[in-house]
Amino acid sequence: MTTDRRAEKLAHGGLLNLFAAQELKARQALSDDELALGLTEHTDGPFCPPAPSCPNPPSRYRSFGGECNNLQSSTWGAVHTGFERLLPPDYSDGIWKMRVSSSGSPLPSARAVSNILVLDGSHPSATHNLMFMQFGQFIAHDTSAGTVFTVGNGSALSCCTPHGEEFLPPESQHWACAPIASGPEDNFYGQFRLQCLNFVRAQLAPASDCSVGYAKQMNGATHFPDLSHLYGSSEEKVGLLRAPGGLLKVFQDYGRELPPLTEREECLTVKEGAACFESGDSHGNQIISLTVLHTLWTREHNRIARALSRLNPEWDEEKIYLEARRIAQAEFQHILYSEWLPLLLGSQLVQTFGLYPSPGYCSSYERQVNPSLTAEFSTAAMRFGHSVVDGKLTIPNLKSGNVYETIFIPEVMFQPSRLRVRPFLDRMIAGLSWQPMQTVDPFVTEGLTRYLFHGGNPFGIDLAAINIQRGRDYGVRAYNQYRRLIGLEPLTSFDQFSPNAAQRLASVYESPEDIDLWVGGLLEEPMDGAVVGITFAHILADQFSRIKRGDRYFYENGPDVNPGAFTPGQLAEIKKVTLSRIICDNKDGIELFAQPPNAFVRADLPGNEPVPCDSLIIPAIDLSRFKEI
Ligand code: HEM
Ligand SMILES: [Ca+2]
Repeated sequence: MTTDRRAEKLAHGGLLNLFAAQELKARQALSDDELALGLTEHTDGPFCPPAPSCPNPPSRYRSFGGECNNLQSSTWGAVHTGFERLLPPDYSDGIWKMRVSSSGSPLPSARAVSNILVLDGSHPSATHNLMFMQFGQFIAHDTSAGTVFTVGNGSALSCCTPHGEEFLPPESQHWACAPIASGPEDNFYGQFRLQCLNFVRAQLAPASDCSVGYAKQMNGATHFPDLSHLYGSSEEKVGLLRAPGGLLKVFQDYGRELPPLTEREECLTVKEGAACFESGDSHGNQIISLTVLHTLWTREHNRIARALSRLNPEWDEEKIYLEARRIAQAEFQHILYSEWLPLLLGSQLVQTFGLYPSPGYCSSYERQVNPSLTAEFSTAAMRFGHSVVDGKLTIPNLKSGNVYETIFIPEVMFQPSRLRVRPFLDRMIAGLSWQPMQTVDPFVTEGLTRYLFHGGNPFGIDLAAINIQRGRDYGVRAYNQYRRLIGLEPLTSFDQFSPNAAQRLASVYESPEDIDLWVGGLLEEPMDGAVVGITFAHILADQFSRIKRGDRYFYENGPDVNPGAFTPGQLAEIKKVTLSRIICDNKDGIELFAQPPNAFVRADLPGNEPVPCDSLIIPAIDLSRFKEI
């Protein structure tokens, strides 16, 4: 949900332009081809988003909202702009109506697909740990945040009767409703007589050139990996999270620094002593292991800021804040490209797509590359992550070596209060490095598919069904179309999948041409050395390539393109940083003193055993390089 007034205005504009497209199509002034290919003469939509005013000369720092990155197209990658796409959308009316099957009949309900194809089951990864999963969600929240329509006062829309027994009658349903049907035979929801799962469509963004065309969904995050979910992407949010001295606000919990407490009623626990934290994106409490990363990065900003103010006593707090932010953003990008992506995609693809860091400055910037996220990345490929979540978090007691507690994940969604328990953060970090993540396959924990955000209720929502419906909401094409796009043969028979999957697929879909992208992607075998199958791998590699090539402020870019370029010496320091270093420098150090060299690989794997935090195997960044001379 958006609460931002500027976003509301833009979303309203996006809708006006959509109505205009519908009207033009009805008058046959816009053909289906023009719509699909975006080749319209109608650049005169009723709403034109105001162009940002960019500073001249360009700022040394990224803007908070991501605008003014590209000098020619100043809104590329900015918050509240639309998702782009790899292929033209599949809307049944060419404009916004949701996809139908290849024969023209309705697609199977997203819940029916989830119920039959997405099962619970434990398949631990032999190599990757849960920190890899958790960092993935952290990247996702930095770059992607769909926002759904709300009613005027910002409250959520309901598309079902109060207990979900049935759909609201069409005349009382909001036009942004697309509730998901669940049949009486449903394995889980059937027993609760739940036949309607609420689903609200995503808000739209107006095109920056004011053109009228098919619906483009709005991204509520800056598309760049720039820690916008930590710092905020508007002046107001940034201001709310800042503290004097160039620091980020913290909640001092008896000497331990946690993210600041929020006034928003976001968390489920209201007991005395309960905590609920603020973050740049207001989603930091979604699961406690995510809040752990917000905590570490908040502390990292403050650690850098304090060092900078010691080194450069003449700097004012504005300068300290912006420089600390610039360094933390660079560290984050470096970890993403040097450590996380090779483990996601395998070295071959990372090489092919030019994603590895260079020895010095890189020369990958291309001003004609639009960095914006694609609908396919956000609704399907990057949601591979939902398959790697484990339903349980194992928290060790590092003193005794025993398991301290095992938590069913819905118990720590929007309930981050355990972070106030003194040794919890240290224990959780260790747990995330020891516990394997799950493999990418059609198995998703029921903590996400049955009990998501259940609060005190006997059932929650189904994230798998939501992913499928969200793909249709965004007009993402069927799986086969993306196979064609990357040069593979389309699948012509369900039998080309494993026998078990084939039978399940055939029981829900009419044709292999109808399979939803998220489902098809999860059914693929992982590529060699990668976590995901070939189709997701290409969608992901394409995206991470474009948010590198299309980012003028990319940390490795030299002064020829980047107004905020680091010196070669500073860049070399940044490239020493690993996630293990960030953990070592920002843990509580109450029970945790050692860290595996690779924070994303299981700590029980030979060669990745934890080493003391002061070991040279986990190099430290020398911030004295950032003393102004
Ligand atoms: C840890 C537990 C997680 C929970 C409870 C969770 C929950 C959710 C929810 C509720 C949504 C919004 C669904 C919608 O309305 O469309 C979502 C979206 C998403 N999730 Fe997760 N997720 C988790 C982990 C992950 C991981 C590990 C990744 C990636 C590695 C990931 C990637 C994404 C992406 C890319 C989106 C789309 C974001 C957007 O544009 O709105 N999630 N998740
Ligand atoms: Ca961002």
